[in-house]
Amino acid sequence: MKPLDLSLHLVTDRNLSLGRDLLDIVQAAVQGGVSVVQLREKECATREFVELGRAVSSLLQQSSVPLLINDRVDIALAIGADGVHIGQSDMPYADARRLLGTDAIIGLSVESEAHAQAAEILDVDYLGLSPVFTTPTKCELTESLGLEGVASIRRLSRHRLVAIGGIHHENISAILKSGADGVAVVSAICSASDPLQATRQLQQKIAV
Ligand SMILES: Cc1ncc(COP(=O)(O)OP(=O)(O)O)c(N)n1
Ligand SMILES: Cc1ncsc1CCOP(=O)(O)O
Ligand SMILES: [Mg+2]
Repeated sequence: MKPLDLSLHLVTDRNLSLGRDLLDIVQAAVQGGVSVVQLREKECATREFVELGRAVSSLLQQSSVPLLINDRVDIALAIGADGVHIGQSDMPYADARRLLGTDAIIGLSVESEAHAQAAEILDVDYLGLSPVFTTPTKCELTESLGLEGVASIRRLSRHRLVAIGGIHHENISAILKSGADGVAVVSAICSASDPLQATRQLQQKIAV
């Protein structure tokens, strides 16, 4: 199996996509070089989520980019997605793994060193460090990890690390230098005036 490229995740949000079709944003992001797409639609009814998931999945068939579903293990199972991203209040990792199987990609959010320490015994595919910087996209999170938090978790964790929260092309290098293996963005792509160029700009910072 090809190793999982965690370098650049598009995390979707139709509400932040300036009225554009989500499929067009995903297409542009894939063309621009994202390595993972996470479908994160917090206000989507189940039926619509299944339909949207199938549409994104079929778009991604022409690429090698895996599709992860945010929160919803049931949707991932229904549409045969590559995996899920779950957080500290979502379905426990062990249950998600049991339902999805050993080949599924499962990412887990950690918001503190204690969360990261607790994840040492889990065979997650990556940890989502959340949030690295404060962001209006998810304003219920109060404390941000900062670059120092990324570095501390790097020192204690055996897992691959994906940073999220307030990430744009100008802070990517510092985040990667602090020990992250990749980054995940919502607004830097979904709200960009040109999502293709924005993705290329992010990918260029990663590739150096
Ligand atoms: C890559 C990545 N990291 C963290 C998160 C946040 O997940 P969670 O804590 O479950 O919060 P919601 O995204 O569900 O609001 C993520 N989605 N992706
Ligand atoms: C889903 C999520 N989890 C932690 S921060 C965040 C939102 C990141 O959005 P943005 O890339 O626009 O700051
Ligand atoms: Mg969640």
